[in-house]
Amino acid sequence: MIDMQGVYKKYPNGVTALNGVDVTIEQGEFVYIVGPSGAGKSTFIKLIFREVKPTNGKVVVNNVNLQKVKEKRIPHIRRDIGVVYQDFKLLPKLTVFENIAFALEVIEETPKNIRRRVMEVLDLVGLKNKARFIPDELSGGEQQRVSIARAIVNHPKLVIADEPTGNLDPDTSWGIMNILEEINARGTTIIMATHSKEIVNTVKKRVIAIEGGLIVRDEHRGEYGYEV
Ligand SMILES: Nc1ncnc2c1ncn2[C@@H]1O[C@H](COP(=O)(O)OP(=O)(O)OP(=O)(O)O)[C@@H](O)[C@H]1O
Repeated sequence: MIDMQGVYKKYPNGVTALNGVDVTIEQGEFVYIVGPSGAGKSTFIKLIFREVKPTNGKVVVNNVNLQKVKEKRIPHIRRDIGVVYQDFKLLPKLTVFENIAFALEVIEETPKNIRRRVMEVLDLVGLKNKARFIPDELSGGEQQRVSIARAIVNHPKLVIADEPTGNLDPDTSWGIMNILEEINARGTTIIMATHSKEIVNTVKKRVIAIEGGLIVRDEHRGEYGYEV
């Protein structure tokens, strides 16, 4: 599903964020990306979504070599990847329903199919009764659930989440983890960057630790491994 070999990323300001990363992630895995601030976690995540381009090395996602892909195909490739951000990134003037439907409208689904699928994902995240609300009328945890619903509405094979619980209190975070685990149990690969020691040490998954732009640890059912 994801294959990175010899990946380097140097930003235009001269900072080297990734310094030779080799990693393979299989379809259906749930992987935490951990490491100190500035280690390169977000850069690693952004490479998968082709938000940044590697300076060097091979990045293959969903059998597509992102080095060789034409710019005009990138929106198409991104449709197979759901993205969840720490700050939700919902469109403030649109309702919950419209925020989620948006991703289906661009691929020209029929209104009937859009309605069915949006209500299906809202049901999965427990927010069917909030379809007509706007983001400001929801709690942080509810907004994150909407953003997860939006991420999966298009049946992506992969969901990448950059600190999805970073803005949420612990109780709300467990709810978000339950939903991500449920999505993973249905076969979707999940890659989640996190600073939450509690989550990583409780909900045991593969742990990839990045420090100074290098993978320094890669463990099946690993621990967070840093003091907080
Ligand atoms: N767009 C950019 N331009 C220049 N430097 C950047 C850019 N994005 C990140 N960096 C630098 O690259 C390094 C890695 O950053 P990255 O955001 O990947 O780390 P991180 O592990 O996600 O950190 P955090 O846990 O604080 O979010 C840092 O030194 C950062 O300052």
